[in-house]
Amino acid sequence: MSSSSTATAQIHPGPNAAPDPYEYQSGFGNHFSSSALPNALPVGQNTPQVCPYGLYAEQLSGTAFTVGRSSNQRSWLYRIRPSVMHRPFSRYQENPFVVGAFTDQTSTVTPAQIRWLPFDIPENAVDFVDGLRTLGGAGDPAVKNGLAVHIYTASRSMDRRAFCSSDGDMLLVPQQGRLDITTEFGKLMVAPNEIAVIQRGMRFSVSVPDGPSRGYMLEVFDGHFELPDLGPIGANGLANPRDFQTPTAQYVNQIEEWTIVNKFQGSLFAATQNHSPYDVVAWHGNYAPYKYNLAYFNVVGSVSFDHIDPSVFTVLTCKSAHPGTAVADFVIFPPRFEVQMGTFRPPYFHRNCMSEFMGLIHGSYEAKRGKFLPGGASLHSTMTPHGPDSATVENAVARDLQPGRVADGTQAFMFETMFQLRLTEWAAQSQIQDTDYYKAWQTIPVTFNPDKI
Ligand SMILES: O=C(O)Cc1cc(O)ccc1O
Ligand SMILES: [Fe+2]
Repeated sequence: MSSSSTATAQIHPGPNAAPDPYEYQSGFGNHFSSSALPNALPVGQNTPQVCPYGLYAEQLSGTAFTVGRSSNQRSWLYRIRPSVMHRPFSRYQENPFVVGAFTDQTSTVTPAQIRWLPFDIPENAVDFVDGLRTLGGAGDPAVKNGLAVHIYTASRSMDRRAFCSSDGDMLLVPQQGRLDITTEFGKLMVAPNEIAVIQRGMRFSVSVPDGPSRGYMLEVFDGHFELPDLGPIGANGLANPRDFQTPTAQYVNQIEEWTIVNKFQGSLFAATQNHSPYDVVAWHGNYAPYKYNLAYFNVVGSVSFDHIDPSVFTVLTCKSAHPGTAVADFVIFPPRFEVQMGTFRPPYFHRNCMSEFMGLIHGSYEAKRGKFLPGGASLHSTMTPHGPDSATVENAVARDLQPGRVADGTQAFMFETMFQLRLTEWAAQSQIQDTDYYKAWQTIPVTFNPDKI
């Protein structure tokens, strides 16, 4: 936290926040269209008898056909070969750490505060598929209810294999190393402090241009991410729609052996095929992957007194059927001014009916002086007490409340969910946990004095 150089600090990152070689279409949830060859999209219809260039039309549905128009999502892909041209699926045995259903009693359940030290990136060459580890989750994708939290690590690029999830939409939060992602819709370069959303069913391959890479992944088994309503904030602010970027069509026409790894009801399956799945020459629709740079988040907060609930930092929300209650909110704790007077400024002590999974992209988090480190994580489950650690408290009650900067150079985030999470066996092992986490709060000074108000 510092109050220096605020007058001259450049607050907005400008156009070069994260240089990126690819072209995008801008907007959130638009009906996009993109063509890698001139006039490859059929005009005025989706399924002509023969599509331009002899392509095949294939629809990818993100919602039931019958969902109301305002939330209906689908895209039409015009491809060299329909994606059904693959050989039979069989179980993929190489990565047993991806877990799907969280209903069995073998998962670990605990109301304890949990902190994980930064997750190791394996030294042997693993790609995104084999480096994926499920940390925990709730519910069951078979009944489209719940979510999973995963950690991904990769030390090499995926080689002629693609991944997709039939179980839900995935929100990727890179923490170390850029992800160069090829999708059926085109390419996305996603750097730390950017996020990407790749929806249910979309095939993608991850390359790691910076070598060993790590990040977080949230998978929601129902619904889609949307921008939160702004209410009294007005028409602008938080994540603005035009800062979301969706890829442009690119295709290859390659006959070579490819493997499609499909996450299906929590297990991995693989099927081979004799061609690249990235043969989509043109596409149109509103069901498409996107990325967003967190530096463009327009922060709103208290400019008078008191600590505002972190819902004001919601980047994306996946709504549940209960009004105002999310399957998951993706919330960030971005650099900003803090000016509240007469206020205990750090995140308050609380017990929440929602569960809070947090990660750190870089820097240090405003509520924790201890070992909450980039690439690590914490979980404060439903009604589990938590709040700032002792050192943060001591500073907060004693400090001079000048206007200042909070979280400069840092970016923490939270997946906040209405569900209660169960941990996988992998996540519950003590070697990767900070078993001393509870000590963070044990030395909070007791300052009660009935004689002094
Ligand atoms: O627990 C946390 O650190 C996250 C959090 C931050 C905040 O500013 C208010 C509530 C909250 O849960
Ligand atoms: Fe919290």
